[in-house]
Amino acid sequence: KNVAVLISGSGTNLQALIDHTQCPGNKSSAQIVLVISNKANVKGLERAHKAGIPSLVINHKLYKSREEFDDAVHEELVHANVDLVCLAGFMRILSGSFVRKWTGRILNVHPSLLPSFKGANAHKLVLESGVRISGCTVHFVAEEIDSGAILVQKSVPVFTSDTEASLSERVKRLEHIAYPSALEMVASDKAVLQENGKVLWKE
Ligand SMILES: Nc1nc2ccc(CNc3ccc(C(=O)NCCCC(=O)O)cc3)cc2c(=O)[nH]1
Ligand SMILES: N[C@@H]1O[C@H](COP(=O)(O)O)[C@@H](O)[C@H]1O
Repeated sequence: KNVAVLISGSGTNLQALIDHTQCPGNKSSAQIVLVISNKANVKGLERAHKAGIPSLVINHKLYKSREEFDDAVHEELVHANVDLVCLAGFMRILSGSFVRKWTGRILNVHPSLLPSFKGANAHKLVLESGVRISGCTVHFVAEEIDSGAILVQKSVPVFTSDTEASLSERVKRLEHIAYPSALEMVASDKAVLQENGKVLWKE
């Protein structure tokens, strides 16, 4: 399956997906054919370049509306014959019309154990809540933010000394294991999103 990874920043999850899909020993069902960033000069673009993967910057500020930005992204995905989209630190909300076109073919990694702590500041919410366990979730993207069907979750302890930085570092290490694993499940059709919004687990 041809995969596009959408980023907005450092791209450590992109790097994990690159390492997994480009490792000959893994015989991955997925091949990253395109990286799209909505921000220029981010580390993720260097990672793509070093891996020999074509990349694009589509600056959302150049578009009159969210839908027009999303249309530009969609056109590039179609042009590159993309089958699956992975959001990896992509910080733009996608319009309903875009998500509907990619339902069942678009994944995201969120740095909490969904459905708890949705939104853009999960680690902050986790620390404020006083929970003792956190983690990450890889899920299908649905129109409702951070609410799509769950594919993989991994947990970590939350220490009383934790800051957002220390917690995000601990969680990210597991994101880098969870995301390649989830991508493989979907790319090899072991996990399929059903019409009812639930995952059908084959094998
Ligand atoms: N429709 C849909 N689209 C998404 C886009 C990105 C992410 C990644 N996680 C994200 C979750 C939240 C945000 C957020 O609130 N950003 C601040 C507002 C930025 C903006 O105005 O765009 C961004 C990404 C998940 C989703 C999703 O679950 N559903
Ligand atoms: N979606 C969240 O944004 C961060 C992206 O980090 P990176 O992959 O750009 O390093 C990760 O923590 C991920 O959970």
